[in-house]
Amino acid sequence: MNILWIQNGRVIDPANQRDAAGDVFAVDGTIVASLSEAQQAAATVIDAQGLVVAPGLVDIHVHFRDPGQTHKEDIRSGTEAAAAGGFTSVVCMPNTSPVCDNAGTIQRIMDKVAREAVVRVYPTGCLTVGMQGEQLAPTGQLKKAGVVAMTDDGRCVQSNEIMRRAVEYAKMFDLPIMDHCQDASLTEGAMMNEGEWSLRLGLQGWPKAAEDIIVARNVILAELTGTHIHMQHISSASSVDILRRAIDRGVSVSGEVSPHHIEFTDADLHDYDTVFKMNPPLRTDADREALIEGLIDGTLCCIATDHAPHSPTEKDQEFDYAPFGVIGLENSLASCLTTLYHSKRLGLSEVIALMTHKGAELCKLNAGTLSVGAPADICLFDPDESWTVDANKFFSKSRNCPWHDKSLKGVVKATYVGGQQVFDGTSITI
Ligand SMILES: NC(=O)N[C@@H](CC(=O)O)C(=O)O
Ligand SMILES: [Zn+2]
Ligand SMILES: [Zn+2]
Repeated sequence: MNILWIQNGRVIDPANQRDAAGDVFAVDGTIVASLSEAQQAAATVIDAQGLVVAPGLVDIHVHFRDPGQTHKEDIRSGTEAAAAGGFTSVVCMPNTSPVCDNAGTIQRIMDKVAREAVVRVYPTGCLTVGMQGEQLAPTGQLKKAGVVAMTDDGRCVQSNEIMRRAVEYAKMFDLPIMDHCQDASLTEGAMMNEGEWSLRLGLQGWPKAAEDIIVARNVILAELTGTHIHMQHISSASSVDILRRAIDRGVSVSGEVSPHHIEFTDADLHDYDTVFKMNPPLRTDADREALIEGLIDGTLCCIATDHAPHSPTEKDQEFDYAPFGVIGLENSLASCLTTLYHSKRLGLSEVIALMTHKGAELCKLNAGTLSVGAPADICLFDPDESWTVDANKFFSKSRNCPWHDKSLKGVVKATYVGGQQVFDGTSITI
């Protein structure tokens, strides 16, 4: 029997409104309310004095590049990065090579996950065949193969008619729909947020309207079809406003925000450093502020990293040629604690909620809480310890991290999946 007894920590389990000193117990991979005397004697005891004991973090938006681009990341390195960041469940985007528009590719991912993953990995299926936005993907087969949601992330379904059908089809299979909101006609050749900085730097601008138009389109389609639509990596103040009004009217929509959009702005591109190049682009300080306000009032329901690894040789090119994307799994907890908690914008429990059960509920994952009977997925961290991010030490295969060299507060001390330690604060332990 595998028995775990985590003592003396500050237990924060937002789904159960729990925030108090206490112990957490697990037997054979499941959280239990208490241990018998015999179990106590046999337990592995962990002293969490001075640490927060939280549910393992949940990230509903990562790219592991497996299959197809495993020089950037693979299931093993991606899940090691997740474990080191305190994450125990991740939802993988379908823009692999081949893309996840067929059951075979999902099966291949699931097989590799069973062999190599150190945390739980949930795949998503494409909304359309080849992510081309033209024909619906075989949703039923994809669901049977194990996808937890449907999205064309990396691309956005441009045809409103196809999107309507995709949403209706996914609803029949009770699968969440997530959309990367980008009107492609407004972003052809676009490199960074359209504004003062794109003008100064001479880089082609990416107007916020490109996102806002699709967010508004999806609000209207959610109403028309009576189906929930989740908007990925929201970056603009006006999109937050559109979502807020829709939610106020009772429309079933939600949005996520990525840690880089609440930390950096387009001004960070001043010396053309491609590590700040991502989709959607970094916006202005007013947008950054609106995203934080959106998290505070609940308009944005969760934080998702959009961990998007790219190799140094690809990123080390002229700005126009470098691919879009940044990694974030190994510093997300610290950067969110620094931007949201240490800045006194949100409480510790609220930040944890945004990084655990909120996303888990959206994708209907059995994760994100320390409820009795839940999987014993646990993250132990020190919220106050400072460290300097060194991307060269990451478990991820990629180095495209905009936080490199930044000083952040919050250190992951241990990660447990199903009651088994997978990270001990320094090394991967399985
Ligand atoms: N976010 C990014 O800049 N890039 C992502 C694609 C995506 O999330 O849209 C990628 O796959 O590299
Ligand atoms: Zn995207
Ligand atoms: Zn993405």
